[in-house]
Amino acid sequence: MSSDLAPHVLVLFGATGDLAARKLFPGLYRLAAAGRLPEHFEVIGSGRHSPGSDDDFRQQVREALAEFVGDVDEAVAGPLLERTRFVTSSADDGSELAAAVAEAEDRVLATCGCLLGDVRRLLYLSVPPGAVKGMVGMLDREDLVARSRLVTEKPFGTDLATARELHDVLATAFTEDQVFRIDHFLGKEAVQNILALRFANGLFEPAWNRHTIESVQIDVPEKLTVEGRGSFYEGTGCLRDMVTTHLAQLLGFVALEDPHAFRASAIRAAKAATFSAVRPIDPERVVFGQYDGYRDEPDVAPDSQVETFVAAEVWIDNDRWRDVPFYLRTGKALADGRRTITVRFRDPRHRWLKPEGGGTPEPNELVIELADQPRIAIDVRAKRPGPDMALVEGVFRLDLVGDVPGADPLEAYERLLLDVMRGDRTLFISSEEVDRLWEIFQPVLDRRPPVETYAVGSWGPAPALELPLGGWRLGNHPPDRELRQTHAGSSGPSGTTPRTG
Ligand SMILES: NC(=O)C1=CN([C@@H]2O[C@H](COP(=O)(O)OP(=O)(O)OC[C@H]3O[C@@H](n4cnc5c(N)ncnc54)[C@H](OP(=O)(O)O)[C@@H]3O)[C@@H](O)[C@H]2O)C=CC1
Ligand SMILES: O=C1O[C@H](COP(=O)(O)O)[C@@H](O)[C@H](O)[C@H]1O
Repeated sequence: MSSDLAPHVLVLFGATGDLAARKLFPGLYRLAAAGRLPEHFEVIGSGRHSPGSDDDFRQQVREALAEFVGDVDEAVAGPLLERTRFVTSSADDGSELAAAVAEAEDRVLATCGCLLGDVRRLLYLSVPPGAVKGMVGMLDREDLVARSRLVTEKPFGTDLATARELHDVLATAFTEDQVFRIDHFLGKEAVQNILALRFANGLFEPAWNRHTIESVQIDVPEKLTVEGRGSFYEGTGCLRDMVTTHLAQLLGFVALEDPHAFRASAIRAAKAATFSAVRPIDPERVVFGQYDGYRDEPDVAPDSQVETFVAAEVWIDNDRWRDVPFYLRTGKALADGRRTITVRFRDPRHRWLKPEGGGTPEPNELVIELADQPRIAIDVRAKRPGPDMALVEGVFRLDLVGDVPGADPLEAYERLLLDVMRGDRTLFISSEEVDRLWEIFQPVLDRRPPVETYAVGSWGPAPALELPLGGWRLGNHPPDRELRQTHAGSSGPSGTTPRTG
């Protein structure tokens, strides 16, 4: 375990839930395996219903680790679980929890040689949004706010009014700098790499504007269906689940003005400036879809009008991006599972160079794959070696893990949990951003587009396919098929590869 972090008591509310099993305990395990947890810490899982004894809870966590981490090292899991306990709590009664936190702090104090004032509390609210208000009240009543950092999960309200209510609720007990609003997309290595790519490369930054870029696509299709989360989806829908959160944050990073530093105040200010220039979305330029069969999912109304797919056109009214459309697309039960940003460049106008088969050359595209194995690809035109002056299209590729010496990628929740313990809010969302994003999407909430059915395994409803200037890259582009094959494991050395297929 690492010693440069303050001693911690971590309390995970919703510890028997889906997020805890899939991401939070695996995140803690990975941090433990990498020696990145504090030297002195205790973990308390909490919820209204007890899974049984501490050992029963540990067994439940062990099973989650086996499922979501895979090859679990007992030398890591054993000591982590030894320091993990379960205690019930609810909005109405937190007395048992308060006693458990005090006992955990005593155990930490017995070994750390530090003072109580040095022991931090990390309170993670992995509970349904409706539970947050009551839980904050309970934490305040039980005196658990001091020395705490509070992590809250999306969705941050369901519109501007409810987001402000949520903000007021949090502010009744916590100062703003204690609150860490998490969007796990910002914890993805590849998303942070957007900033490195842009601001550390003289090749890109001067070209990152409307003079050079024709359009940008932020495309996050998912193959999975709502997978048993019907009740959550009925209350949330794709716009709130994915677009106002993850895709909007990706937009913020792609379109960001130079923040001049990688620290919370700078990144937040730059993102706020960008979001303030985003034009409220025109509902006429939004397509909602629902996959065929969604209404048969458990806990879904037989006449549900909830969208499982969204495609939207977004404009940013500032000097850099005026007249450059940004297209956002995401949905469940689509043809592929990807997180792809495509920056399409304007044509250089040197039309005397022609592709082999004649016609117009394909546009240059910078393709950023935000996968767990992130990649960057750039479509370029080159001369086909041979007797004629004919263009051929090639791809420059960079595998951001395989090709980078010393790569040590962190999974998104692993990274963000670490940042909370470090007290670093750079990759967390401010309440101003949340407000502005709801303002931007309010016209779509007020005038919801009709929901169009689409087939499972397709790329969404027909009107969405026609939304972007020049069409979507995913699902259409031959090099994209090639990139997908490489993703499947046949990775070769990086460099330019002639386009096939
Ligand atoms: N699952 C995912 O992939 C993602 C989830 N999220 C967010 O994370 C949060 C948790 O989601 P998820 O784990 O999927 O949800 P689950 O429904 O699986 O789990 C919720 C947990 O919260 C507890 N809980 C439920 N109601 C209350 C309540 N009124 N008061 C206190 N505790 C309560 C439950 O335990 P008990 O009944 O014992 O109290 C349960 O363990 C949500 O805000 C969700 O939007 C965000 C990103 C992805
Ligand atoms: O927050 C959410 O994100 C997941 C997609 O996240 P990823 O890291 O697996 O790409 C999405 O499936 C889920 O509906 C949403 O709540």
